[in-house]
Amino acid sequence: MGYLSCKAGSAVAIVVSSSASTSGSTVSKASPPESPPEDRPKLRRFLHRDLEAATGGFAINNLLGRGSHGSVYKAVIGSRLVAVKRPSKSREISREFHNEFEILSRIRSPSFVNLLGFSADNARNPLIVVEFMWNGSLYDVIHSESAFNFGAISSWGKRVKIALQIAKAVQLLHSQEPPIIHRDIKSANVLLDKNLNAKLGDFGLAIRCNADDQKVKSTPPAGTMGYLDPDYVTADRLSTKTDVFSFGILLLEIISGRKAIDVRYSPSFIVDWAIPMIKRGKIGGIYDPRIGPPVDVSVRNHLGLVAAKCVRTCRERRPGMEEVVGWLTGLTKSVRSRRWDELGIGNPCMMVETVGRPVE
Ligand SMILES: Nc1ncnc2c1ncn2[C@@H]1O[C@H](COP(=O)(O)OP(=O)(O)OP(=O)(O)O)[C@@H](O)[C@H]1O
Repeated sequence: MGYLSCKAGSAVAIVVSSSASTSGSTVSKASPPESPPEDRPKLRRFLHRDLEAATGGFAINNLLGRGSHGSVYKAVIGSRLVAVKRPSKSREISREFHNEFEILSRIRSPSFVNLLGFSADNARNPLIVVEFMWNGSLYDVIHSESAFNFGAISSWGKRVKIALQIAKAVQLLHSQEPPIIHRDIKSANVLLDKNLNAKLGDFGLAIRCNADDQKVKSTPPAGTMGYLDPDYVTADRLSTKTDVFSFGILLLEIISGRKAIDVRYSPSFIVDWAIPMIKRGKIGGIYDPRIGPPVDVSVRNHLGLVAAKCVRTCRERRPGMEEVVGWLTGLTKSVRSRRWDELGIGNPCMMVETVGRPVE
C-alpha cells in the first residue's frame, strides 16, 4: 500500500520533549492569529478581556492543565463550557500555538478537539478557544494512580473503541489534500468528551505535507520522546508512516496500560518490552493486568499484531491508517459487547469455558 512521503531538504535539529505531559516545543517569534478567510469553518472572534473574565482572570481553580507551550483554562461562555488555550508568557510566542490555529481553522470534525474561536486584539497575548473535553486526557485515564475515570478503559470493548476513534481521526488527517501529518500522536493529546468519545487534540506540530512547501523543507523533526518514529531523523523522512508509528505506541499503551517510556521497568521502552513477547508467541503478557487479556483468542492475537505492525522499524512495512481502521473496525465487532461488560457477567465465551455448556 502506498504512503505519502514529504521529500524535503535536510533537517536542522530534532526537537523532542521528554515526557507524555510535554510535547516537542519548537519556539519561534510569531504574530497573533489572523482572521480566517470566509471559506474556513465559522469561528467566533472574542475580545481578550471577555475571555479573561470567562476564565475568572485565568484563575488557578480554572486551570485544566499545562503543556510545553502554554496553559489551558476552563471557561464559561454564555451557558457553554469551553477550554481557553493561552501560550506561555515568554517573550516569544510559540510557533505551535499559531500552527494549531492555522490547522484547526481549516478543518473541523467530530474526531478532533475543534477550534471554536480566538482573540487577537491583545497582540502579545493571543488566545484560542476549543471544545471542552469533560473527561480529560487519555494519558491521565490510563496512568492515573487513582481510580478516577478508570471506567473509561475498564473493558476491551471500550479500549478498542477509543483506539478506533483515534485511528479514524489520524486517517482523516492523512486523507486531506495535501495530507496533514499530526507528528504528536500520544495519549496526552487524546481527550475524552462527556460520553467518553476519544478526540484528537493539540495540532501544534501538525504539518501540511506539501512536498514543494518551503515550510515542510525547513521544519526539523519533532515529536515526543517514546512516540517518535526512529525513521524520522531528517525533514525529508517525514511521512504519513511517522504518525502510524506513534499510533502503534499509543495502541501498545492502551493495550498494556504501560507508559511509552517507563524507567521503573527494564526494558523501559514499550516496544522493546512488548514486541519480543509478541514474537515469542507470549502475546497474553502484553495485556493490562488490571483487566486481563481479551478472552476471545482471535481478539487477543489480532490486537497485539496490529500494534506490532504499526511500530515496525521499516516504515515501508507499516500499514496505512486506512488498513488500521479496517482491522480495528473488525475487532470492535468481535470484542465482547458493551452489554456484557456493563452487566459485569464477563464474556459469553468464558461462560462456555467456566460452566461447560454453550450459552447460545
Ligand atoms: N479541550 C480541553 N478540554 C479539557 N481539558 C483540556 C483540553 N485541552 C487540554 N486540556 C488539559 O490540559 C492539559 C494540557 O494540555 P496541552 O494541550 O497544553 O498540553 P499537553 O498536550 O498535555 O502537553 P504538550 O502540549 O506539552 O504536548 C491536558 O493534559 C489536559 O488535561
